[in-house]
Amino acid sequence: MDGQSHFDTTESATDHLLQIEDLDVTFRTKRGDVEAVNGIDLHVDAGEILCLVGESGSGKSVTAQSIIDLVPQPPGEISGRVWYKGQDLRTVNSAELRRVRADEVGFIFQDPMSSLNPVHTVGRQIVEAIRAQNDVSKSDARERAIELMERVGISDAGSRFGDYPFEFSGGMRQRVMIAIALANEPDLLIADEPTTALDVTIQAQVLELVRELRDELDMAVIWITHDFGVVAEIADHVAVMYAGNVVETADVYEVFDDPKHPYTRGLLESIPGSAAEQGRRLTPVEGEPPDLTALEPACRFRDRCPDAMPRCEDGMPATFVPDGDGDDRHEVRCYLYDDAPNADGPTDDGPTADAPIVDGSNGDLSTVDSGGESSHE
Ligand SMILES: Nc1ncnc2c1ncn2[C@@H]1O[C@H](COP(=O)(O)OP(=O)(O)OP(=O)(O)O)[C@@H](O)[C@H]1O
Ligand code: NI
Repeated sequence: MDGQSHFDTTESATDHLLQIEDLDVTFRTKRGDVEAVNGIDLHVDAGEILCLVGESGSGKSVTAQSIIDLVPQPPGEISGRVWYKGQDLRTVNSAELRRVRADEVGFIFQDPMSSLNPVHTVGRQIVEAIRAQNDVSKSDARERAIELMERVGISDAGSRFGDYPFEFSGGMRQRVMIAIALANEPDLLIADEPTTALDVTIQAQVLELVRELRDELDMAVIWITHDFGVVAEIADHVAVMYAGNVVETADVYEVFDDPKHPYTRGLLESIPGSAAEQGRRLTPVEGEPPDLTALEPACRFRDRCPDAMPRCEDGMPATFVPDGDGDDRHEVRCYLYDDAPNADGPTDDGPTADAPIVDGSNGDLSTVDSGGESSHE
């Protein structure tokens, strides 16, 4: 901790590598205004892996895209602050934003086939990523590209350098994407469900690789996933998203051992055994997320919540710190954790140690897991 309260909303830079403050994203569409992201506060430090987890449509990708201004505007409209190394990326000039994107941040997207150029060799694409930022000769860049390919586990890199993307398996293409994302030695890696399409063995290797690189380069990672098995493998901290809000953030151990938000509990506890043990995907919680074009001023989860109270109609809850679990980053947007009159901080007695959990065992996984497809193209 840096001693600065998470509730401190003063408009100033912070010590965190990245700090998102009060991010809102609305899409003006023909069917209405889609309030995709609302009031999000998140941060990540160097050397730390933060997982964003949540159902399809909960706003994970839009949040990640907002960091480096990749949300299309229009139809998107964005407000909030994105502090990165002390400057607000939402207000820096476009040259500086380009520099940060090229120099400092790496991206891995979900579908390596659509992200790689099919008519260029893999080696050339890695070389281009290296040369975009570094003033190096072609032959030096080639050497570094081959090193990078080896580093991400592509064996026989020298001879594969001249191969085209279609000549690589899905897992190997994903490694190529990682190599490209790492070509600029990023301080922050943003990965949007990059392993969804991979088989479990390859996925485990990729996750292991990212952890190793995090250790080696001390890079921060924001890793988006539907899959609590992936969270268990890779995360240090977790932010659970629901209908455009972060409803719970905590240390990964707290999320699995002592989830507080009824939604998180439902996701984790409605399956037998822990999701971590089983490497399972999110379990459905009964019901549907709200229509983001017709949100009411109430807690967005209340219709599905086993613990809903009259107060939940009052508005989206503020962020509360649940009592006594030793994790000073544990925060929950749920009135259950507000038992002080104007609590905006720790409460005295955590109310719901044995609150009923969501029974979602007969729900439909497809409402939770888009199975590798994405709501964004
Ligand atoms: N360009 C866009 N125009 C209009 N609506 C959009 C656009 N991009 C995203 N949305 C909407 O914003 C909401 C959040 O989408 P987002 O892609 O962030 O969800 P997600 O959590 O990443 O879901 P998934 O797990 O399916 O990838 C959704 O309702 C989505 O339809
Ligand atoms: Ni997404």
